[in-house]
Amino acid sequence: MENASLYERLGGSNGINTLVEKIVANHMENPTIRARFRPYLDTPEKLATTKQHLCAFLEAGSGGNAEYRGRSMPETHRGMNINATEYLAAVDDIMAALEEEQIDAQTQKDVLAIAYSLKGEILHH
Ligand code: HEM
Repeated sequence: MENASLYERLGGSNGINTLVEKIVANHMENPTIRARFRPYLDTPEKLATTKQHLCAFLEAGSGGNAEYRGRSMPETHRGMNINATEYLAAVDDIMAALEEEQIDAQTQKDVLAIAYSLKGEILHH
């Protein structure tokens, strides 16, 4: 696995789909951020589109072929004024999903580094 792309190490398209389902399910239960996400349960089509965008974002960003058609990170999170505690809570949900899917430790670190690198694009917009 040492030379495998991050996309491959995340289990390709199927693996990433599973991860996104788990990450979103974790957000819905996470007391720090669930109020931001639960309203989308009332609009399942919108939620499905957001999940598709999340999958494509992860695929495109990890070396897969998907084309991301969602908005930029600052544009998506504009007006939410997300704080550092909420950001950490979201990253915790991502790491918990990786752990649950038994993604190896190096790959977990790689994802954490990418998530951290996006912080400035997501916080306080
Ligand atoms: C590593 C951190 C994060 C990444 C990579 C990320 C990525 C994304 C992506 C790709 C979308 C879909 C955009 C679209 O459909 O155009 C999205 C939507 C969203 N994100 Fe984030 N996000 C992160 C952190 C957060 C945090 C910390 C919160 C709030 C606590 C948050 C709240 C939301 C909400 C509410 C939406 C749906 C927006 C809407 O379409 O109405 N995100 N995010």
